Amino acid sequence: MRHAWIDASAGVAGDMVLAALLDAGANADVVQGAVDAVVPGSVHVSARAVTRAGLRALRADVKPLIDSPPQRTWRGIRERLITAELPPAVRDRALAVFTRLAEAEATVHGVPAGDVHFHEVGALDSIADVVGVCAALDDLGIGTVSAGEVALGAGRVRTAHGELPVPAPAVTELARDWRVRAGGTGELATPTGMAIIRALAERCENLPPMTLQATGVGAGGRDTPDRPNIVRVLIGTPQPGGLAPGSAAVDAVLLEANVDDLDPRLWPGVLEGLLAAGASDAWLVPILMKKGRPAHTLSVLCEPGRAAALRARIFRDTSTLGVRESPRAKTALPRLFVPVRVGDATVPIKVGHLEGVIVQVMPEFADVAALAGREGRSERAVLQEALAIATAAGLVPGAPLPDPVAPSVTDEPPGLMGGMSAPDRAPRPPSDESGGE
Ligand SMILES: O=C([S-])c1cc(C(=O)S)c[n+]([C@@H]2O[C@H](COP(=O)(O)O)[C@@H](O)[C@H]2O)c1
Ligand code: NI
Repeated sequence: MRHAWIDASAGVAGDMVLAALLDAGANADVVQGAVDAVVPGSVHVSARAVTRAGLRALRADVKPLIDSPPQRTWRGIRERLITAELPPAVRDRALAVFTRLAEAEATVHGVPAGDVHFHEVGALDSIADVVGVCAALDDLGIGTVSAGEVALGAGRVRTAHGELPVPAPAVTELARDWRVRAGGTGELATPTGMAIIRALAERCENLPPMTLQATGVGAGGRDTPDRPNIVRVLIGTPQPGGLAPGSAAVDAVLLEANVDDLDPRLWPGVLEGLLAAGASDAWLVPILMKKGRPAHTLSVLCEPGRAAALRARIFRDTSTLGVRESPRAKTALPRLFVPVRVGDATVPIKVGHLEGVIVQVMPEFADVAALAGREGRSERAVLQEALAIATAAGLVPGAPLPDPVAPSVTDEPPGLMGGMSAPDRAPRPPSDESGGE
């Protein structure tokens, strides 16, 4: 599947994103067909070439064919989306965008989300823009979306409900936790445009590394001489660019909380519990907090799918009132575990490698500690001995990788090895622990 990155640095509106996707090659008939499936015979979508500050762009024209949309409440539009004959991915994405929009409007106007009324003309426009964008993404084979910083604008805007400040209230509600700036005067981001970004883009990021395959330029209504009023969409296949070849970019989430009032004796158990619950890593950094209070920053790195459970655990196990969350790109070296004999026991050596060459060599510390305990030796001495044996076996940085298909070589940390009886065994940490993350 391909990735689409949305450049909203000059602002964003639903019709601008739709035009950009049509310009990037989305089939206009597919878009019209999807819109017709939701509001039959009600809107005609077309596109024409225009210039914006001297740049060629496509402008989407969304022309209502009826006076009043059949459904204007979120409840009604939701029902139509659910019952319309749409590809599941198009339906899911459209529902996600409208849910965001309805929730933002509900918050701003203080009404239940189901009762939110999309204003008279805007409802048909919004349906065409949102369903059109989702159908175009599907047609272009877009699996993932991200977007950069969004220009919101400044000043005031006239609406059916009178004059509103810019950014409009629904836009500021939708833009929470996203990188934004004013970027100029006038309404540069509309609620529908911002909802499309927030519901469909997985993260806010600068242009990610990709092999670029298509670019689309969508025009806004006004032509401003000093700033092209456009949204661009860049489409390509994602690449772990900037990362060493052979290593894998892993999407990760960093959860953080500053805590100044937890009994310090609880921290070791908190960290252990988070690791046992699936964190890739968890650590504490001493800080001096507001009001000069000594405190700690708790940091928990995890796969995105584990963030919700770990966030809940942080709230349960610590005294924090808030958890920050940010997406992170993580580069993980591929690794193998090679067993070496140390006395009567076997210790797995973790070998990080890149393009067939060894980069990191480290005995698994839990096995070292268990062996040291069993033999009454210092952990330091066993660690040095295991490393010396690994070195003698050719496991040194810069050396070629041992045969990864040898039966004893695994790519998962093996269970504790080598003649240790069960009671001797130290508890195995949830992931291989040395080297972090
Ligand atoms: O009419 C209402 S209630 C209204 C509310 C808001 C809020 O931010 S709340 C914004 N607007 C303006 O409507 C147009 C159309 O927006 P689309 O997202 O449908 O393109 C835009 O100018 C909004 O600022 C209206
Ligand atoms: Ni509103």
